Amino acid sequence: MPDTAAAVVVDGVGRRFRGRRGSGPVVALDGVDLRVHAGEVVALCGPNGAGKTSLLDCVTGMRRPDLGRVRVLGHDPWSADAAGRARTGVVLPDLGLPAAARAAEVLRHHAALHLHPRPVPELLGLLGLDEVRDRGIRRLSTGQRQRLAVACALVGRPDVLVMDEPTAALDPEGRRAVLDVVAAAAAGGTAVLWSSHTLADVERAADRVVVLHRGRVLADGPPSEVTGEEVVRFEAPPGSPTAGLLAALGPGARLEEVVPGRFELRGAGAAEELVSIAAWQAGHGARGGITVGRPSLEDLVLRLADDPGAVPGATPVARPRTTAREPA
Ligand SMILES: Nc1ncnc2c1ncn2[C@@H]1O[C@H](COP(=O)(O)OP(=O)(O)OP(=O)(O)O)[C@@H](O)[C@H]1O
Repeated sequence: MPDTAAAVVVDGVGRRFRGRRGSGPVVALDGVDLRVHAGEVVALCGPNGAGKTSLLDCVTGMRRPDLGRVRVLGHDPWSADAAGRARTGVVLPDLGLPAAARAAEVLRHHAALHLHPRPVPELLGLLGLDEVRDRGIRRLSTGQRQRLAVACALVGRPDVLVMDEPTAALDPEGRRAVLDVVAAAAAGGTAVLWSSHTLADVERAADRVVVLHRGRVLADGPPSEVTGEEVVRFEAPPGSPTAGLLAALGPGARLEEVVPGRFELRGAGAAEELVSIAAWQAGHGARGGITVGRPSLEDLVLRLADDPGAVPGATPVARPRTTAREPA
């Protein structure tokens, strides 16, 4: 049964833009499905132009999808009334803060729009804005404005929080402050959907990561699952025959000479095969230099541009130099 109880429901959403004269339309979103539940923090990742902002715009009701359906707290965000929209906190890249007003004034103004707002001094403190509370917006640094925009989005105790690159301009302390305040909101039941290129933040703070590429969801899962399995890397003379090593490995092992002389082993228990690898290396006049690691989200997004198969669950791409031992 389709899960329609989620706070944010995106079903088969498509969005096109008119292309340059003489060229076809730009497909920004191509059949996106997504769920964000109450209390969940979901990060949207993907290269520039992947469709993240287009998707967030459909969720906040700023744009209407050409295809498919979006529901936020059970309603179509495009046609939601003021009360419905007030339940979603939004942080946009251009922030939309009035340049002439003072920081605390802006936050107080946002608070006054809600029935049970959070105390303004509490949010200023949590986001490290105490010292600049009486400073005009135009005199705030970019990072301070970004913190204030997050405070404005949270002051109404939103049920849904949508943020487009909220940590882009923040120093490490600011990133921690924003991630902590967002995590606390999620612990209180807010559903959070947030786009970011700061993949270390995503790995740290997201319950799930959704990887978009060319308007499609390539992967959706906890960060550790999306980045994939452990990889053992080692070296040996280029073209060393691998049949002997494959025979010694456990079922499901996959071995690839990624560039001449550099080998990668993946598959269940890959990290437990170090003795077999060392013995094979010794037999081919090589030794040492074996590393075990898990690809970071950053590695993954970097590889996406030319290889969607880099993401587990994405369309597989043929790897001519890969050899695999059949599962027993
Ligand atoms: N108003 C527009 N007119 C034409 N094309 C657009 C428009 N807005 C976005 N696009 C195109 O739609 C695609 C998706 O853009 P989008 O801004 O959603 O990507 P993004 O993942 O948010 O990128 P970034 O990481 O650079 O912010 C891109 O190819 C972009 O050029």
